Amino acid sequence: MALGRLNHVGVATPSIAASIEMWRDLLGAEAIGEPFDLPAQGVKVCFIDAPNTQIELIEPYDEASPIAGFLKKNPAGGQHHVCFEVPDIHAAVAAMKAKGATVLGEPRIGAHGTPIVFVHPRDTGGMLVELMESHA
Ligand SMILES: CC[C@H](C(=O)O)C(=O)SCCNC(=O)CCNC(=O)[C@H](O)C(C)(C)COP(=O)(O)OP(=O)(O)OC[C@H]1O[C@@H](n2cnc3c(N)ncnc32)[C@H](O)[C@@H]1OP(=O)(O)O
Ligand SMILES: [Co+2]
Repeated sequence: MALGRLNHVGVATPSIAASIEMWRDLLGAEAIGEPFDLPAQGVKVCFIDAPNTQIELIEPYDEASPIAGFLKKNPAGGQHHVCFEVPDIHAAVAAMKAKGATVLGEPRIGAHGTPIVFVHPRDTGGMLVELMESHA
C-alpha cells in the first residue's frame, strides 16, 4: 500500500471559535468552513483550507469524546492526528493488520462522509494516523 495524499492535519482544541480567530487573524486562513457536529464520532469539526491540504479543528462533542483525554493532557489543544487518503479502506485495514499494526475499531464514516480508521500511535512513532477512503 503506497502512502497517499495528506488529506488533513487534525488539531484538537477546547474551542473551535477561539481557534478560528487564531487561524484567521494570526496565520491568515481565508477559507474557513462552517463548524458542524459529528456526534457519532464525539467531536465538533471545522475545516480550514490550506493550498494543498486542510486543517481539521476538532472540539469534544461531549465528555465521552475520544479527544477528551488528549485535551486533559494538553489543555490548550494541539496537533492530534494526520490523515492520509487510501483508495480502499478495507484493503488498508488488512494491510495494516498484516504488518502487525493495531487498527482502532472498524471503518466508520468520518467528517468527509467517507470511511475512516485510525492506526494506534504506538505503531506509528507516536503520531496518531487516520486513513480515509478517497476516490478523488
Ligand atoms: C472521525 C472524525 C474526524 C475525521 O477526520 O473524519 C476525526 O479525525 S475525529 C478524531 C478523534 N477521534 C479519534 O481520535 C479516534 C481514534 N482515537 C482513539 O481511539 C484514542 O484517542 C487513542 C486510542 C488513540 C488514545 O486513547 P486515549 O485518548 O484514551 O489515551 P490513552 O491514554 O489510552 O493513550 C494511549 C497512548 O497513546 C498516546 N496518545 C493518545 N492520543 C494520542 C494522539 N492523538 N497522538 C499521539 N499519541 C496519542 C497517549 O499519550 C498514550 O501514550 P503512552 O506512551 O502509553 O502514555
Ligand atoms: Co481526522
